[in-house]
Amino acid sequence: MVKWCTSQPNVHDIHTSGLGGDSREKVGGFDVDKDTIKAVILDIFAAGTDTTSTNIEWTVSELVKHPRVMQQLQQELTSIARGSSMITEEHLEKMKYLKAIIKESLRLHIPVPLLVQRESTQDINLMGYDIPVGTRVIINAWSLGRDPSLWEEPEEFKPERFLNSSLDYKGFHYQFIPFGAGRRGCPGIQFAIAINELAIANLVYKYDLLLPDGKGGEELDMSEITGLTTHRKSPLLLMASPRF
Ligand code: HEM
Repeated sequence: MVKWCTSQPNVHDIHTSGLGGDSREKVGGFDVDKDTIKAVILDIFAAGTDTTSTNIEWTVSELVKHPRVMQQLQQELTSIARGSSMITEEHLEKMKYLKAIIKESLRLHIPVPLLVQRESTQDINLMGYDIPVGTRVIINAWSLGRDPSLWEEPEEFKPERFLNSSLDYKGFHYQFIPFGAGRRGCPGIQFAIAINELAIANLVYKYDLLLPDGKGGEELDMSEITGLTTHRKSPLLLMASPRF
């Protein structure tokens, strides 16, 4: 049986005791049945796991490749955490450099390179191009993030470009839309950023991360393989030594 608790407005707490039933209820005017709930859960798992892990892997790769940035981040973490055993959400707000690093990593290594397809609802002429009604439109957010007419030295990893800048990923600055934009933009954005900030901050706060066999960061292969999400071509293998 599936039961939705709607005691608070807009809060739907799903109780699933035996999803095998045929129960169907109306929530906010929509029919909700077993298949809908399964689809939503699968959607959230599929959309929320590969994207976040990819972003963590690329961010750590860039930090290992740029020891100066890694060192500056460790300084920020140490000075804000002040001896705490863990970085917590309360610390995150003050971590401007960490936030800039994650933005820069999302720009250069956008987890979802092509946004979800749209269909035009009317005939339109856009910058000289005729787009008839019913055309499938695919936005290449990867190339927007690396466009030399929009970014200075777009191929370089420079978190500083986001310091003292109002540019963010919430879908209002179209040169930087790692979470998409508009009504179908990513609903997991706040959650994704919070967990990735926490994961990266704690990893770098607690460990020095180095390539094996005494290799320097500049030797790290940064090739990508494209797919629905953009992964590293070779797995990231690192040695972690505790900092305290
Ligand atoms: C770094 C992490 C993430 C990135 C880069 C990301 C990126 C995206 C992008 C680009 C889209 C398509 C938006 C569009 O076409 O305008 C999307 C959709 C979506 N994302 Fe995320 N996402 C991330 C994490 C998450 C998390 C953690 C969740 C859930 C817990 C989530 C749930 C969803 C869902 C359900 C959709 C489909 C929305 C719809 O079609 O209405 N995402 N995401």
